[in-house]
Amino acid sequence: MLDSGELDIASLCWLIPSGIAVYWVYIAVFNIFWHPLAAFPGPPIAAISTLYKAYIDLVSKSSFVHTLEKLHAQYGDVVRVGPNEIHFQSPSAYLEIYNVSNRWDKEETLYHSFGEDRSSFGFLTYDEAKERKNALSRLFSQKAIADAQALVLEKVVQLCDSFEELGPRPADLFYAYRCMSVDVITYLCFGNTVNAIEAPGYEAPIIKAMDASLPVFVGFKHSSLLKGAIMNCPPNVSKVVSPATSGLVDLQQILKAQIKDLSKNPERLRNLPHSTTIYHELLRPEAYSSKTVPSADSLYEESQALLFGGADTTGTTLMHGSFYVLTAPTVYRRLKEELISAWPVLEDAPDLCELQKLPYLTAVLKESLRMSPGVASPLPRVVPASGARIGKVFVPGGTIVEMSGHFVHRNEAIFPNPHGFIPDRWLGDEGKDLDKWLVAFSKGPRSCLGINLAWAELYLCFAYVFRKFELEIDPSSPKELKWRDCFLPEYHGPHLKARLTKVAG
Ligand code: HEM
Repeated sequence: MLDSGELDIASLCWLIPSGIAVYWVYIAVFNIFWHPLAAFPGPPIAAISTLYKAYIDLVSKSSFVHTLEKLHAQYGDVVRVGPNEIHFQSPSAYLEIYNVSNRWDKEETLYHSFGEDRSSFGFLTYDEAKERKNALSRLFSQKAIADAQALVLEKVVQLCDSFEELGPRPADLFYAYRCMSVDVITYLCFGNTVNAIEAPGYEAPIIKAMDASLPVFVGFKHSSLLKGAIMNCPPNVSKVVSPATSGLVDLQQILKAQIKDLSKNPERLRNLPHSTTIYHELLRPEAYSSKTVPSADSLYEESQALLFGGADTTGTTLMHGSFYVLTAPTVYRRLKEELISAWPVLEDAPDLCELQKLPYLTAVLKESLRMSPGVASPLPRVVPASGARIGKVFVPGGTIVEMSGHFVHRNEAIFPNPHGFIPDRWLGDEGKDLDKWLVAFSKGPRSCLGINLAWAELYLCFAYVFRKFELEIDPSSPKELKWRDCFLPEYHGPHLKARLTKVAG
């Protein structure tokens, strides 16, 4: 005979799992039939649980943006991709979600997965982000970047010098451009440089570590437990657990020490190599309504956000642009001709403002931004309580809505032959009309803070590399640049490589 204690344990052993199973069935049935989004088309499994997205990201290790292409082909322009989440594909929907009038919050699960919660990128609300972005705008405005172009140019020239030193050996353009953009950010924004360009083969530890950390952040998005465990690891332990990201840990230590020092002793700002670092702006109490400067942790998170926001994105765009120019002889020739005619004597280089007036170079850069998955993922926003009409559908308050710029840039009605690299589409009056569909930097109050810096790097780097060198793609390069959506794109397989021969005069 069983005593009452045994009976309780035995009962609990089946009652608890049965209770959980009934709850899950109820949630599944509710989400499919009675949820406010029940009428939106999409795979039933996505309506049931957010685990659908986790499966795509972590188990099948496919790419969410590429999965979305298939889902839209099957279900139409609006697809329910999670119990409370909708993705749109029509270009007009992009402008309805991301525009200056909408002050919608960013969605927490994604934006707090990077450990940059207290930064211009990571703040969820419009007001918090606005205050931080306002404080930084003096550094990133068009005028500020034009004034600071010499600092950017210094790194571009250093990159060109390193290409010259390679002689007939091919340069790994995937790494090389990233080295340049990391050196620009660390030097311009932090007054600190990691000299990534000088690393042998451009394989700088920081570049490899940032690359290796992309899938780790995807894991963080789906598991706050994993995020907590890794983020709170002491630096020495985390270098042993994950040697691939140790270059990042090293830079984090340098930045943390610098921030601690500057927060305690703001007078040491004078010792930095120039006066246009983020710390010169962010450590001014008068830049804030509370007259209080951000904590050292928040400053550190800001530096991470700028590093990740500004390095890979610019490097990726330069790489995609170079790939397409090198595989299209007519584009290569026309670009060279324009550069030589605007810049006939090598020693007499045009400045940024003059380069910005070159129509073909500008068209090549716009087309590079269109074809490049700078920020690959959809950018989720939370619809305010009153709900919103997006296109033909009404979306209830609290719903997560999103769209990846990829669907605007590859839309055939706006960009005929969308997979072809055709700079001419950006020329003339018709080309001007296309500008509103270039959404690489997103739109609205949460659009890119570093847009002017990015453009400066793109103009200077492209003009200098293609004017100073004859470039020839190395046969080891891939035939196509394939990527996986890890918020930023992740690349596998061989890198784009090119032989660069210095031109005379
Ligand atoms: C070609 C280069 C670049 C591209 C394609 C790009 C693209 C973008 C996009 C699409 C967003 C919106 C992200 C979102 O809504 O979650 C964004 C935001 C941001 N970008 Fe860039 N970016 C580039 C370069 C830079 C640079 C050079 C910096 C600074 C050093 C930078 C800093 C930021 C920051 C701080 C944000 C967050 C703004 C906010 O949330 O309000 N980006 N960028």
